[in-house]
Amino acid sequence: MSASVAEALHASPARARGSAAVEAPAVHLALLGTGTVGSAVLERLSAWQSTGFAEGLTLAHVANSRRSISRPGGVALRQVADALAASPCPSRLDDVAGRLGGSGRRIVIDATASAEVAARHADWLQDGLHVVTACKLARGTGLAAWRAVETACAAGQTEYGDSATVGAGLPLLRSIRALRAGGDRVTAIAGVLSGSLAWLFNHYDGLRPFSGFVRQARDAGFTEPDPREDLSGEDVRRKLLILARAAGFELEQDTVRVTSLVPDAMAALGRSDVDAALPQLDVPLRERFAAAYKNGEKLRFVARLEDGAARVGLESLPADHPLAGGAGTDNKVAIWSDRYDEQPLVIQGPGAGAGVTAAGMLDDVLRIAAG
Ligand SMILES: NC(=O)C1=CN([C@@H]2O[C@H](COP(=O)(O)OP(=O)(O)OC[C@H]3O[C@@H](n4cnc5c(N)ncnc54)[C@H](O)[C@@H]3O)[C@@H](O)[C@H]2O)C=CC1
Ligand SMILES: N[C@@H](CC=O)C(=O)O
Repeated sequence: MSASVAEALHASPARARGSAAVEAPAVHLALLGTGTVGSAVLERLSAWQSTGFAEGLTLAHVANSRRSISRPGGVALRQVADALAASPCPSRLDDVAGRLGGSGRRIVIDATASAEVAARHADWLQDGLHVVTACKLARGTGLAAWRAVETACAAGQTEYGDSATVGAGLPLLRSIRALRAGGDRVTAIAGVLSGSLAWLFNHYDGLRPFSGFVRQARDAGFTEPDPREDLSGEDVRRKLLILARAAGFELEQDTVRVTSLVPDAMAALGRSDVDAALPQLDVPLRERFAAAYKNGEKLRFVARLEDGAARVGLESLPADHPLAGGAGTDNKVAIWSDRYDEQPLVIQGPGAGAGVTAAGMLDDVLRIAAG
């Protein structure tokens, strides 16, 4: 495609409707991260070119950890990988706001797993840039960072699109917020919050090595860039904190009791040594599987918030337990509130994967763009 994103995205909807173009409010986007999730964001934006969804959106800046490209009129969507590879411009977080221009709505889309990027969210929000993120590090770690985002949104009159941080965009956060907006207290949450761990325990058969399944989940794009983030329960801790805080429980991260699947020796390794060490998981997981199997039970990695206390870990559940169901990367989350007191509200669906995550992020972009 040789047309710029701006040309394509602005012209197509009007052409499709066969009507004169209507001036759409300008919305400038910066995409940080072009890995598993960021690439899917680009693909979805490309697929929108012949629809009205992207009307008014201009992707003005794209960066990975090394390089960046900026085009005030819009980056050519299908040429991003080549353009980045050829770009002489380094990737600098200090440049992002300037590359988005000074007028219209400006949205930073964070598709990285970078703590350095997450640490910028509050500053951008305070400075009038909206942020849409799949990264849990700003809202799912220290309580001070969570509060900084809240305060910055209020100060900058900006929005934080965090739908994709839990359940890869499943309507979890928005349901909890809707319940509270309707006057309910959320009293408890229990569920499978990790798509990769759901996939692992839906596929692991106790016969083939667990490490092989971990590699498959990683190669399918379900795990974090470092799969120990998932296996240690840290990713689930962050998700539970995000849900709990949205539900009104302002928990500090160390109050969540997390039981890790990662042996100490593997936890201590550098990232490049992790793959070779994955077989360290095989014997302990085979033993856990065999014990559960003997009792007719299934292993599920469960997060619970009950009586204001939070915990995360592997549980052996009766095969007919509601949380033992599901397939693939399904997250399954039960939410109890004043109105869902005896029977919880249950939300289930794919909880990891580039496509659903990118879709959840772009839902937030469209909502913010619409004002
Ligand atoms: N894979 C999944 O199913 C889901 C992932 N997420 C989250 O999405 C985020 C991204 O995950 P992946 O795409 O799997 O990671 P990835 O490792 O495939 O890609 C990360 C990208 O971020 C870039 N990056 C790193 N530091 C940067 C910086 N300072 N400036 C600009 N770019 C930078 C890297 O160059 C790379 O392009 C993570 O926070 C993850 O937790 C959330 C929901 C589901
Ligand atoms: N690694 C995560 C991806 C989404 O947040 C998971 O497995 O759920």
